[in-house]
Amino acid sequence: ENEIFRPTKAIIDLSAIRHNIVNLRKHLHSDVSVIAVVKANAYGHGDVQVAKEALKAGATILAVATPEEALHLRQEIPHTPIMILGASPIVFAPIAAKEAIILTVFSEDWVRKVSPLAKDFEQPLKVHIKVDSGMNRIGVRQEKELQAVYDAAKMVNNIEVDGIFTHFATADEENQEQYEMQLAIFQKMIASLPEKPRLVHAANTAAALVKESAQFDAVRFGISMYGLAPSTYIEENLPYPLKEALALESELVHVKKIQKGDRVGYGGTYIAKEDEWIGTLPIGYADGLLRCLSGQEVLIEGVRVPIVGRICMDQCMVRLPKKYEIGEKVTLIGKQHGNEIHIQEWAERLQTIVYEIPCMISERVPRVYKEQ
Ligand SMILES: Cc1ncc(COP(=O)(O)O)c(CNc2conc2O)c1O
Repeated sequence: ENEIFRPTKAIIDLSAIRHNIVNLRKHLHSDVSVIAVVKANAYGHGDVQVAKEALKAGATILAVATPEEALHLRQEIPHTPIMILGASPIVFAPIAAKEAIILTVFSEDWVRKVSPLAKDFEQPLKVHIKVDSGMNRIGVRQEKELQAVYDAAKMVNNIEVDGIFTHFATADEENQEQYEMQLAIFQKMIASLPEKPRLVHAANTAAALVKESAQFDAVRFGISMYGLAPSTYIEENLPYPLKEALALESELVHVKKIQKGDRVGYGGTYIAKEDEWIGTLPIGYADGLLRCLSGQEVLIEGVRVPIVGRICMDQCMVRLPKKYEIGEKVTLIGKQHGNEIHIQEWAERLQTIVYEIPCMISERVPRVYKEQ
């Protein structure tokens, strides 16, 4: 494992992952499975570690976005079903069969092109048919399209239709209109099949938390596994309290007093209004602390202090209320001395959603795991 020298790190609380899943399972009907969505390196939290914790907490399937993510997980987690939620290239089908990776299919042509390869599969390839019930991303949109994909797959003896699923575009909103429409379309599509595939699933976090009608056989649990609410509406309607898993910490590496009128950072954009203490942190935009986060507060001894001046690639400066020692701990996201900086605060400042924040913390920031 590469030793960590720079004090900047993301601390992942695996007990929070467990808490969020154990409570979800209490919330769901007892026969509903949990699919842990660990794509994008588990939304930036570390896919292998989160996946192992999620399985210990009762998840039974892992879901990722790409073939590479599936293979990376398979190397570390030999037996659990891993599902790719997006499109996979035809050439990947034999590898998926060998590695027991479940593929998403939604094209008859794709199935026809895979079928000559199927006779050499080491074991049957499991596929879940994706229904596009209104998000217009990927999936079959008509019953006859569904029938064609289903029949084509059924004709190939080494392809097994193991499931069918859809994805909601607005389950995290108060307005139920599009959700109800998508649910009805999905239910009609399932009913049009000669038999129900083993695993029918539709819910993302929002639907799993607030839409009992969306539970089916399994739910695909992503954002709230990490302790984040997908939207304000869901935050206001949580069936149980979430525990945030990620904290972002660093330390002061330099502290100095500057005089009134002195400038700080590239472009000299920050001008001291009086004699001030300025601290420097070893974290910058190449770590995911985007330049437009200048002005965001960080915690030192539980006190909020602002980032001042332009954020550099690897460093940034903060205005301190007094002199601190080198090595003083700084919390950029998380709790410190009873105060807290939420990921939501960064999302608002960046005019984005909480999903994007942990994903943007770059690989240069080591993920350190703690097990409460
Ligand atoms: C097909 C599918 N299922 C489940 C999930 C999990 O959603 P949740 O994190 O809200 O529980 C996602 C997340 N997909 C994305 C999350 O952000 N952008 C996306 O495309 C998804 O694309």
